[in-house]
Amino acid sequence: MQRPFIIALDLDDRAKRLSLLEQLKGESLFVKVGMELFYREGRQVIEELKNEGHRIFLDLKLHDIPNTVQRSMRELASLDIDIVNVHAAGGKKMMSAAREGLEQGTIASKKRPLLIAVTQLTSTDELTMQNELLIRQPLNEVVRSYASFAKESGVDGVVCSAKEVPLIHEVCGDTFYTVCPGIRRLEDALGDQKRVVTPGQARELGCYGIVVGRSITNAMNPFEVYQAMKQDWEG
Ligand SMILES: O=C(O)c1cc(=O)[nH]c(=O)n1[C@@H]1O[C@H](COP(=O)(O)O)[C@@H](O)[C@H]1O
Repeated sequence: MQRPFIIALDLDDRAKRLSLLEQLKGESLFVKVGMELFYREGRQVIEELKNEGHRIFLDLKLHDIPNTVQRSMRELASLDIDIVNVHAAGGKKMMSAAREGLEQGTIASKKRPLLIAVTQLTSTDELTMQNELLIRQPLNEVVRSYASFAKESGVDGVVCSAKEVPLIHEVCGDTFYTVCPGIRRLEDALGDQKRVVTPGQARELGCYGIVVGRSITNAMNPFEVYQAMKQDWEG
């Protein structure tokens, strides 16, 4: 199984994005289009990236009432994307509605994008969860429960920290997708990320895919860092 190494294209203008992709030219990439890029460049950026042959994770983290999420997913399904996500905190009805909307919007000749649900953001630690989100259960318990609610709702997998992958596999099985941001080399700044591992640790923990942003986008030589992290990921 080719396990994706996903590059988060979190760059603050079009020229920087084009320059990064130019430096990675010739690589068959899996890229993540997040809110920053989608809000700036819209549907057109998806077409551009697809025309260049890249696979796409559209990361808009939908979280709204079930009806709105269903109708929005129906719209997103008309884009040529490979993965899309919601917040598991929206609850089971919302997650089922997301899946329904995706199915309604996917045209018959196309494959439905994978739907994954964010359990707890990798920028959240247990203290923040308890003191600011007022969630009293231990973080691992919350992640485990949200993952199983996601599975019960027809979602294909979760976004989580690699640290939680073994316990998610325990409750949801090994084929439930786990896509993991919060990836750093030992020498990288953590920034706002709290639950962090290296690409090699993510592999050992059994992640399906990893998401890497600033380690590459802020690097002096993004190609070199991409190659090194990918090698660590692939083992
Ligand atoms: O859904 C996501 O992609 C996501 C979920 C999560 O829990 N944590 C998280 O960092 N992300 C995204 O993954 C990327 C991580 O970027 P870096 O921290 O720069 O590597 C960002 O685009 C985040 O929006």
